[in-house]
Amino acid sequence: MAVIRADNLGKSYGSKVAVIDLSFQVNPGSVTGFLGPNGSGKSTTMRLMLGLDNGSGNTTYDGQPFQSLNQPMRHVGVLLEAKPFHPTRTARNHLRMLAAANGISTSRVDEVLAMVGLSTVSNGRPKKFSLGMGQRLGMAAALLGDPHTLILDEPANGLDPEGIQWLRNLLKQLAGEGRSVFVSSHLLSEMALLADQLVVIGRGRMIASGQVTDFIRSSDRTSVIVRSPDIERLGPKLAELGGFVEADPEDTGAESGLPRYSVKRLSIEQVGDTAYELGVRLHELFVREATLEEAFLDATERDQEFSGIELPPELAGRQPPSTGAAGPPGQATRRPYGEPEVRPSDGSDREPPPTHDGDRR
Ligand SMILES: Nc1ncnc2c1ncn2[C@@H]1O[C@H](COP(=O)(O)OP(=O)(O)OP(=O)(O)O)[C@@H](O)[C@H]1O
Repeated sequence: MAVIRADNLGKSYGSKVAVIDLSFQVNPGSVTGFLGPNGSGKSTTMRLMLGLDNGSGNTTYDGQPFQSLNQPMRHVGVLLEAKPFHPTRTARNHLRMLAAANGISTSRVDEVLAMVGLSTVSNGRPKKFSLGMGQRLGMAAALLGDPHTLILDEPANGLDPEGIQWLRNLLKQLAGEGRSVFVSSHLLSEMALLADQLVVIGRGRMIASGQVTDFIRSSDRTSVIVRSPDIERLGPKLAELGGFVEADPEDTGAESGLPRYSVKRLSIEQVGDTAYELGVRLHELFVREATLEEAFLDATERDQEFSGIELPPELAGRQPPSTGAAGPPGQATRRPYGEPEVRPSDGSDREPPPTHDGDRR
């Protein structure tokens, strides 16, 4: 099963730089999600990985470039956005032709048609297929050679909810068999269910790579929630340790008279241990994780090439934490106990995004 290694990929279209010095690895046995805002260079990267675009850098599949793979369909299954279906050939004949050209047994054609749920329409012409059926046929072509590696650009495009669930189960199963699956998608909630690893880019550059769980934890929207009758003692100590403590913006106060506080930049273990060391009582302690969508929007907000889309208010224009003087809870709700440790170096009042796996700019 193949490791994909992409090294220093780069591509410009005239003066437009699409991808810059992008390096990452995709490991067998996992689904690696490829995320980035519109126009960030995902499709260009995938084409570079397959030698379909002229650019810099190189990509290897277990040490071999795509061009030197013998019978590449047996090694790497590919689904790109543009699907080269013949206008009059039936779906089955399209796959038979691909199989014949790549030394694959034609008996595999009916297998993959069944895998993608197109057996009953296999004599139909792709030009009459819906977008979702076209995606399924594209998946059938990608799977034809039973490859150990899959590179899929937006495979969920046009699929209905049942189709998306089918695709998720299929990709997880393929990864579970030890294959390397590299997949781009705009459906972040779906990616959260599907991917184990992420590569996140913005304006053609690496923003983050690593485990999905680490990416979410590194988001400033992930916080440790604490409720304590001794918050006046605990809060300043957490701030001293680098935590950013404020009244929990989501606290409705419905459960008890004691307010909840939100602690960012410290782990739940650090908060719990600090409370223990101070002899401070805790009535509640849990982690409220960001969603993948929130973490993604935070990580890429400076890299949106096309910002015409209005984000919902809760995801847009996040205010930086107040730098005002610290005060005890009750007197200055939603004010920090201490200054955030990390300050922007450019003099702006925006916090720098959290680093992740050392890959952040
Ligand atoms: N053939 C081309 N000629 C000129 N510019 C191009 C070409 N293909 C892509 N670009 C530009 O390169 C950048 C990256 O495009 P790319 O399609 O790789 O992004 P993407 O992340 O796949 O976008 P999307 O999510 O919208 O599909 C964009 O600014 C795009 O306009």
